[in-house]
Amino acid sequence: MSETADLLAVDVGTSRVKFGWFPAEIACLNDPVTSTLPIASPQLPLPDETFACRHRDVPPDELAEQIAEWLTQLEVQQTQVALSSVSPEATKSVAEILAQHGFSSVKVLTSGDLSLEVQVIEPNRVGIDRLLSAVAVNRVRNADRSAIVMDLGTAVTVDLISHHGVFLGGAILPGWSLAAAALHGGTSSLPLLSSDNIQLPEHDLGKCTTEAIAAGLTWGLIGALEKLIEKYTELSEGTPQLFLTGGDAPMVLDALSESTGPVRHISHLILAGIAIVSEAKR
Ligand SMILES: Nc1ncnc2c1ncn2[C@@H]1O[C@H](COP(=O)(O)OP(=O)(O)OP(=O)(O)O)[C@@H](O)[C@H]1O
Ligand SMILES: CC(C)(CO)[C@@H](O)C(=O)NCCC(=O)O
Ligand SMILES: [K+]
Repeated sequence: MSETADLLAVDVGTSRVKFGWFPAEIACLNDPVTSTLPIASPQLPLPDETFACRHRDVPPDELAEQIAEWLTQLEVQQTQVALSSVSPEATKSVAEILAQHGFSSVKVLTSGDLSLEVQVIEPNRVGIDRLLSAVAVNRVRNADRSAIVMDLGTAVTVDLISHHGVFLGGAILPGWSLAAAALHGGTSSLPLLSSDNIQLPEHDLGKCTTEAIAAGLTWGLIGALEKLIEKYTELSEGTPQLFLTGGDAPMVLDALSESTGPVRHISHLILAGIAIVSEAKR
């Protein structure tokens, strides 16, 4: 482990912005306790502190206030900031808020900053969140196994990483809340369901409108994930390791693992990816 500097990682998603605080790690190369242990694969860097808040459809003042409150209690200043974004409008607001708090040099990550081979038609068009998750998964997957990374955010992405660590592409579909909003907005009488407090639908066979929507959305999402896992497993040598992240991950984790086998849930996969990419410079 080499010496690092403090890092504030910022992941600007479609609906929410997530912050991760990674304090410096001090090298302890000659630690008498650990030096006798076999060499373990490097760990995923995980943030000491995190904060997430909605930015989509939130007035700038309100967003600034929420972020300011967290930054203030964090009591750090002028540290290195690395930001990834799939939302250019929100990036501008977040960068302004950071600047007001003394974080004036914000490194906005692009695919060129990542050491990841990307085999798709236009690598520069792939969402940086998908690529950062792949970078993080490359740190923790078995070296001889491929991986499938599922990110359940506003949009859901399911991506295949080869056993050589190459990003091979994947699938994009509407997330649970986006699909719920589409049903409400695109019909005359369907209510808007919120994913708050929903685990699995109470009744698979909906006996009222909300139960029917909950069953359709949740099992529809789990079914889509199962099918994509099946397809991508056919395209892989051996059985891929499964990784799950994103706001809606807890909702599907148990049901998915039951049908597909072990699924590793990692909450802050994109923030971890940002920390890995920043490591060389920390
Ligand atoms: N405060 C919250 N805590 C946990 N989950 C939430 C919260 N707010 C929303 N969610 C759920 O998280 C989902 C969004 O996930 P996530 O935060 O990963 O996505 P996002 O911020 O929109 O970013 P992206 O879609 O770009 O990954 C929503 O569908 C919603 O159900
Ligand atoms: C698919 C989302 C919205 C998921 O956050 C994001 O990764 C994105 O905007 N991607 C750009 C298109 C692509 O990845 O091919
Ligand atoms: K995402």
